[in-house]
Amino acid sequence: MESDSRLAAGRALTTRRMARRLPQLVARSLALAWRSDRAAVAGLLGCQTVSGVSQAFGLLATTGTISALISSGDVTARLWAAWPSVLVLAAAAGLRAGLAITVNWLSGRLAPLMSQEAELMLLDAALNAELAAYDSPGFKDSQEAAERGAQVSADLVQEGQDILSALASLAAGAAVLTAVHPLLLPLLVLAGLPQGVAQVSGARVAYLANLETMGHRRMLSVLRWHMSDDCNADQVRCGTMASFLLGTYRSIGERVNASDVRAAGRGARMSFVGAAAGGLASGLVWTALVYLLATGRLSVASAGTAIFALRTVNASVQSLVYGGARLFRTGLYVDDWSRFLGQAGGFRMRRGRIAPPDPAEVRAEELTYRYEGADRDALSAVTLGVRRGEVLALVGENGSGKTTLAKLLTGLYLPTSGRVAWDGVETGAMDPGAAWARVAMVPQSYARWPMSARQNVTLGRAAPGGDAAVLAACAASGADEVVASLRSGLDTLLAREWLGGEELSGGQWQRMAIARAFHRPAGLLVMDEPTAALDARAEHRIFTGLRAVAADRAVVLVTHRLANVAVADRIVVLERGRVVQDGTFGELVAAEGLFRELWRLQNDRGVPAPRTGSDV
Ligand SMILES: Nc1ncnc2c1ncn2[C@@H]1O[C@H](COP(=O)(O)OP(=O)(O)OP(=O)(O)O)[C@@H](O)[C@H]1O
Repeated sequence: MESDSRLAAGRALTTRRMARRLPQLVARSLALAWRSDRAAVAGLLGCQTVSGVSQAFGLLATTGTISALISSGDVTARLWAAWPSVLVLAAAAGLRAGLAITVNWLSGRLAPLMSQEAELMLLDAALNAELAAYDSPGFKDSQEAAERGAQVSADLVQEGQDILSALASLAAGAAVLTAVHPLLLPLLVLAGLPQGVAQVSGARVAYLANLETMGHRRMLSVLRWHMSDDCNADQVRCGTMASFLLGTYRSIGERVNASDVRAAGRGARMSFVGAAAGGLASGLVWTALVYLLATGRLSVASAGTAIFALRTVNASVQSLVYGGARLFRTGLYVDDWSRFLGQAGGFRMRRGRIAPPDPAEVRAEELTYRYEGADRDALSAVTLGVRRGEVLALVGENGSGKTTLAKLLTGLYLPTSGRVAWDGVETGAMDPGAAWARVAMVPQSYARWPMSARQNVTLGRAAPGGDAAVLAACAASGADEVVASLRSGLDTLLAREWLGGEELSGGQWQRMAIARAFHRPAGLLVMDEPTAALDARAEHRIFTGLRAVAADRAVVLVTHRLANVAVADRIVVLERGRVVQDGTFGELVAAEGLFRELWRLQNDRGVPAPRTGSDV
């Protein structure tokens, strides 16, 4: 849906509108270049100016040389008259060659810096988008388009250089040509126009084709990852999925290719028409020149000069046409990048500035949440609270809204209606970074950072206590045994793809993830299925230690293993996004309702009780 609207927006971006936006984009790119390397930008602009001036001198010197050579008189005298112009010509050519090398060097230095800066700005924008952005299909498309824009942003350096140097040549040639005959220049510029229009239209067609197939391209990249990453390698083999996956990849690839081929065909037809019209117009220019010469309106010397100037102007008009079309195409992509920076795909975080302390109480009141594009609420009118020193357990069947609620309590999502407040301050009014510094979380799928064991616990945040605090958190989660078994202890890299790196088992990774949360000095601790991969001993250690962990924190625990929720002070039972029961473990087991039903099912495996000796 969202990508359709992006496509509509792309189609609405007519050549004229884009031409109006180009100056803005060039200014933004210049600002990006300036940010990346000021010295290189100043050097490039200086070189282009000097190069343009030297080109004009060179052309004037050409005129001087021709005039001297074709004038009447003795050959030696004509050669003597021509040599100062030849000298200027040679000096101008030498200077321009030197400048071209300098421009190449400076561009080569600037381009990678610009790409890197553009990518960093893009990542910053993505990191500052609301988490809800990732639930919106349009966000990924915008982000991908912006990534492409960031990649090509460095091309603007070369394209800008080409345009500047073409403009400088054009100005020099135009001055000489106009001096020869005022009719020739407008005729020549007119001759370049059809090709210009054709090139720009072709660039737009290619851009729209890319926009159209963006979703397919992303699917290809996701499939590529699933087929080649080692996470799925066993399932791909065991599930004998290779031919199915390759077939799917091929058929999506064919759709993308078909669209590209159609766009290339349309672009080629446009270029053909443009070139034919341009050829006709050029013929007109040369006819005009012959006519002027034949009717004596132009001397032979002037005609010679005009031919040189015509070739220069013609070449610069061609360069302007092609360079302009390339700049236009790059501009379309860079425009995607630029738009994403401004609004992070429409999801830039715009919250308040309150930096909250560790919350004494987190409360949800009449809280309702609906995911982007969903046709029903994931949570409806939920009211509950959790205080420091308390463990609140959220229980319910799959899809009942437990994870969503946990994310709302931490401020990762903002309510669709109702409120979540920490000590009376709504999550939307808080500075998100400051609020999340007060949150420790063990999510259902936790990150396996390709970093050292120490960094996997500290997450790059130096907390007081140094390694002693890291080891204490590991001891509380059972990760101490993991660290002790590693080749270099806390220094071990937890990624076997790199030399010296080691891999952990699923449960060992989960222990590290819990240590991460325990280590963080945060007032709100959320644990979403924290022991799903743990063995019985490790799980026992976590839950028997949880009360000590909760002494100075508010703890929200999400789990399906109901025996574990006995540790909680209060249990809230959710069903289809609504709170249906609320109480202590003892109260809920004793009462009729969903909790008791789930408890009974969890303890019933349909296995007959073992027969005792008295039965025999
Ligand atoms: N990113 C999302 N976009 C759209 N709908 C979502 C998204 N995440 C969850 N939902 C929907 O919201 C509802 C609640 O999901 P949630 O993950 O909160 O359930 P849960 O109780 O944690 O489930 P489980 O026990 O399986 O972990 C479900 O109907 C689910 O389909």
